[in-house]
Amino acid sequence: MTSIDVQDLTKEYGSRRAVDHLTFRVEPGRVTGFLGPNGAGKSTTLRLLLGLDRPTNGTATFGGRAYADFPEPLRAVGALLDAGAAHGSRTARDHLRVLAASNRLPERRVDEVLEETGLAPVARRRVRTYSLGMRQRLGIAAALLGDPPVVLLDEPSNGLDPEGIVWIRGLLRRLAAQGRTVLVSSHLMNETASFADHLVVLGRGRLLADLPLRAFIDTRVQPSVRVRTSDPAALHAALARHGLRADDSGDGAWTVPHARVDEIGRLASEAGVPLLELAAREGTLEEAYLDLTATEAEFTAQHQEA
Ligand SMILES: Nc1ncnc2c1ncn2[C@@H]1O[C@H](COP(=O)(O)OP(=O)(O)OP(=O)(O)O)[C@@H](O)[C@H]1O
Repeated sequence: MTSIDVQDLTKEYGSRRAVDHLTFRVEPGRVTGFLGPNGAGKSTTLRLLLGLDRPTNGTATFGGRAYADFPEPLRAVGALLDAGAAHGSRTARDHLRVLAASNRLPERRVDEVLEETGLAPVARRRVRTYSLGMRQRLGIAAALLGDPPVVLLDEPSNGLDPEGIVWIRGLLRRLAAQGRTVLVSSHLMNETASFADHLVVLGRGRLLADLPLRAFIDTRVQPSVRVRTSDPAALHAALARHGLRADDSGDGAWTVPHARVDEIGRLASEAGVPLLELAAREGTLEEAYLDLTATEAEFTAQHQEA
């Protein structure tokens, strides 16, 4: 199993530090979401991993080896960075055949990845006639060609229609279940929450978080419970006896912060409070992410003022 190891990675463009002493490891067998605001350094990190840029300091390796040291890199690492990378005048099939030949991959892999990405029926069309979503699928097909243990995808849902988005979600889950190391950058929080097990979050080139998706959400967003009752006074009294409160949701319901649904259900039942609605409100990745980036912005502002 091949992990991705980023060690003290730094990249400066003139006086601008795009990646700043970054250290993290991406483990096999799970999908890791790679998040961060615009300009946080995600693409730069991916480029450094793929040897498309040279680090100012530090290393970025796959199972301890740099990308440039793999004689047939497509067999080791599959990557989608730029969906526009294929020659427009070639057919998708020819594009993949050239890639396969240069990595000594059997031609049957071309047909397999065309099937896997749903491009088989259009494989003999020139790439210039492809929509953005089709190009994206072709980039993913190229990434999977060498059956690599590591897959890096930069914004893979870009341009995909709803069916494509469901497909990519399933694909990422399958790749991880097969034991591969899967790193996926995205700006779409709902999307990331639907496929990621783990998160690595960057801010201004630095590591802000490296933890499981659920833990990331739970540490930043408190769960709450939505309750509707025909007897608010009884609900308030029962909650108060347990040190809880209910805030008016504004639509006839109440929100109990810092609470779990089973706790409120039991408590209402014991107190004989009639319930018309009871629902858990778990935090979302978007809320947790915005909380983290807001904290980060506040911290930066304070430091700049100091
Ligand atoms: N070739 C380059 N020359 C100069 N500066 C660069 C270069 N590439 C990136 N940068 C700068 O490095 C910083 C990080 O950029 P990067 O593209 O890695 O961020 P990102 O997290 O991928 O952002 P986005 O979410 O917008 O894609 C930015 O400030 C960017 O302007």
